[in-house]
Amino acid sequence: MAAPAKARRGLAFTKMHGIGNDFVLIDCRAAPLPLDAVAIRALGDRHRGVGFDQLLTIEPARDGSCAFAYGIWNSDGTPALQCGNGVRCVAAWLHRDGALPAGPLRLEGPAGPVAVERLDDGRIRVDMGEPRFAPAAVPLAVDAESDTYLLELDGETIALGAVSMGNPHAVIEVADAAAAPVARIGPRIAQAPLFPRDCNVGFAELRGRAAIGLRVWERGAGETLACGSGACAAVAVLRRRGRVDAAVRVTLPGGELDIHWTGPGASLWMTGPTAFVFDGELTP
Ligand SMILES: N[C@@H](CCC[C@H](N)C(=O)O)C(=O)O
Repeated sequence: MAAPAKARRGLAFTKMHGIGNDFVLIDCRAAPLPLDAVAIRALGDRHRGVGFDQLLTIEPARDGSCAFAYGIWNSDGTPALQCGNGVRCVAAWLHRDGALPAGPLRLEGPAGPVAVERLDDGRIRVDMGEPRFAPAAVPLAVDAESDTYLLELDGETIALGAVSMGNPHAVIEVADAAAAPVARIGPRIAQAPLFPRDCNVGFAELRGRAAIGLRVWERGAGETLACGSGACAAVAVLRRRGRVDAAVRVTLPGGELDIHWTGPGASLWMTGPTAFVFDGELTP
């Protein structure tokens, strides 16, 4: 005899990841997220909670040109404006739910609309919009825009590029990403007065005109196995300096992303995989 079906009492969620950048996704199309910043932080705890780098919500769109909206919270409970790996997971979740048609679909993110498309090989391609380098857009506390800014940290001068992919990024070129002092200087650069709203900090190793290695210290989450918007930011900064071609493969600790940006005036595209881990239910 089959066991009686358990009554569902809790809040359903799905655990997913995009090349190791992991997420809890919650369907909020029928009811708003019943969790505040304290509860999100507790849920994000890898020992006492479910654990994630970001929590993502799927919501009804307010912008009539978009099919759905999504929200993003870092594991420390702070809201975020963009999440490249996350938006691919939202698209894959919508595909599993039968809500992603063939062809592109517009989603309303906290930083504005993005277009997503599922490719025949299952990867998701995202139009991340045009990288914005203007200091006010990042935001960055400087008087004039440049492709390199100098930051003094304990007598050390750090040269960095800065760009908004919807969220703020600093990008530092390093000789060896594996040996980069991500945990030591990542959080200090992220919180430097130069970045009034903090930033995500990428350490990018140029491996040729079409390949870079990258590690990222994420605002609100620490070092992650991958940061999608960080990969976009690294290519944008290096392309602006003329160091890479339009198509670049970015290798992060958790896997690879393909980024394509022809240059100013054009959208930057990100393509990469997603994975479902498990479905769960949060009981009160
Ligand atoms: N993991 C993300 C970025 C998430 C948000 C970021 N930590 C912020 O606060 O801006 C990605 O894949 O882009």
